Amino acid sequence: MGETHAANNHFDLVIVGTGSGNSILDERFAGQRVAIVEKGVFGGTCLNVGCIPTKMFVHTADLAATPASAARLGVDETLDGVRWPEIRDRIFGRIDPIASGGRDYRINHPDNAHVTVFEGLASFTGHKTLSISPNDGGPATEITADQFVLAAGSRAVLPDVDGLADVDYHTSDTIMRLDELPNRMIILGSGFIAAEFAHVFSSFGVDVTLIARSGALLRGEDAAVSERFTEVATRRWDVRLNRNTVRAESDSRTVRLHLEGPDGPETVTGEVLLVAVGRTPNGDLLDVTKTDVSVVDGGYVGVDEYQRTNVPGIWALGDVSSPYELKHVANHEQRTVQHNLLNPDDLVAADHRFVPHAVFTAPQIAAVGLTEREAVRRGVRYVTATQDYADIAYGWAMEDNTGFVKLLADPDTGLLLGAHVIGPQAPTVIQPLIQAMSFDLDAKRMARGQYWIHPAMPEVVENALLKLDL
Ligand SMILES: Cc1cc2nc3c(=O)[nH]c(=O)nc-3n(C[C@H](O)[C@H](O)[C@H](O)COP(=O)(O)OP(=O)(O)OC[C@H]3O[C@@H](n4cnc5c(N)ncnc54)[C@H](O)[C@@H]3O)c2cc1C
Ligand SMILES: NC(=O)c1ccc[n+]([C@@H]2O[C@H](COP(=O)([O-])OP(=O)(O)OC[C@H]3O[C@@H](n4cnc5c(N)ncnc54)[C@H](O)[C@@H]3O)[C@@H](O)[C@H]2O)c1
Repeated sequence: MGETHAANNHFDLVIVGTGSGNSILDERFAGQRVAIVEKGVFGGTCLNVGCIPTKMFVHTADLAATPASAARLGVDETLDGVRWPEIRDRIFGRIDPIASGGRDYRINHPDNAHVTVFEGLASFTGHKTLSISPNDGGPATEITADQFVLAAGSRAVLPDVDGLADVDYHTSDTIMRLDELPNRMIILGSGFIAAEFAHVFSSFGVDVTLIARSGALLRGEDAAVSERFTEVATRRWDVRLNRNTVRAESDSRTVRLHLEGPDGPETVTGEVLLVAVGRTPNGDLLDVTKTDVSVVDGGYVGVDEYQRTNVPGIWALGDVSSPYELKHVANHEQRTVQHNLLNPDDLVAADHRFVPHAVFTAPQIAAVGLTEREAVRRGVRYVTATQDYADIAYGWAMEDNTGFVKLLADPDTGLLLGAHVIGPQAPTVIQPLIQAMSFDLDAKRMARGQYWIHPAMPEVVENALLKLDL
């Protein structure tokens, strides 16, 4: 039976963080004395406040947004209403029991007789020595171990804006649990989280004002995608580009942000403010330098290709050490660490060659590999081709007029260097391109070495491949 207090404070293995870290343990670790430490809700970011609830809201938002686009196709629909409390409670009614079930399994199930769960904030106090301050406020416990896995994730950052700390702001951790939908929402930021929540809340009828520091949204994407998304977003939301946020203030009903922009000072108001300006790794909360673990640029715990830190026996994975900050990367690194813990004489390296990502906004966006900007910066030889959804049969069916697939390929080998998709089902449409890159399938063979179902959406990929001058 899992215990909440250890009799002996030395462990074979200590895992900090129950996001991807929790998935390391399986029956192969039964012979080891293991501790797992969690300061928050069991299951981590993706399950509780990240990928999973956001995409459940996004799917619901896609349905709510249908009437707005159906009229173009001759179908007149109206949105009768959005039952926010019901949507919120349906989503968290599925998620919260998974988190509590996971906790209960680790603490109480006989499978975990060798596992001690510590619920508290872990921080290193010395070499391979971890102090845990319990969430219930009791005295700290000090533990040591032969091996540690740092899987402590990341947290939302707050920008340095005068007055912001005194304003009732939300981050992605709290915005999905609002009591009621506001009439107006300000979103500060222009990355993944801003783009996804702007789609969710505007589809539910909230007037969204989006504030970006630079001249484009989703600036990390290929410039063609970022520009197209910015155009579409500007038609849908009140998008303020090139704005510096100088001060925040609020009264009991509204939040005001004072901005400086190309036309001078201006003020935006809303009942709710969502701050989404990036995340920072949690290595500082863990005080990793006290155990001699090195931290690299951006505050990430430094790891090698085997997910080893510079200290023998201390491993790291996921957002605490990975600038990708993506769940599929955290999962892959978790599998790598799991293998390496179990097979110290046969280590495997993590594969970060072709890490894809998707932004579940509207239109959807997905990408893998080099942007054109990166190809130029690196001096890589490339050819590029773009295929609009509008010019394939399924694009006609949808009357899509904003989506496209853009590819970059190596003119010498024909191998793909990058793929960028904006448009319906982009995260699904891109998958064969990720597969081709991962398995060294060149663009010509990919295009003509298989059937493409007609007239399905992936024909947009087939046509983009055929357009490459190879
Ligand atoms: C709103 C949002 C949407 C997202 N959507 C997607 C998506 O669609 N697709 C995608 O791929 N990625 C998405 N992500 C990113 C994804 O959630 C993260 O990359 C992933 O969850 C990281 O997993 P992890 O195991 O590294 O960390 P986490 O899951 O964050 O786990 C770390 C755990 O460690 C605990 N912890 C931290 N410090 C300590 C300490 N000192 N002591 C004890 N415990 C500690 C934390 O409480 C936490 O539970 C999203 C993120 C957010 C915020
Ligand atoms: N679909 C997904 O996979 C998904 C969804 C959500 C989040 N995530 C992960 O979570 C991470 C964090 O998301 P995010 O949207 O917070 O970060 P982000 O890095 O995607 O975007 C942050 C944005 O905030 C802007 N910014 C920074 N400081 C600012 C300031 N002072 N004022 C105004 N704007 C400022 C940046 O220019 C940038 O555009 C992402 O990088 C991503 O890895 C992934």
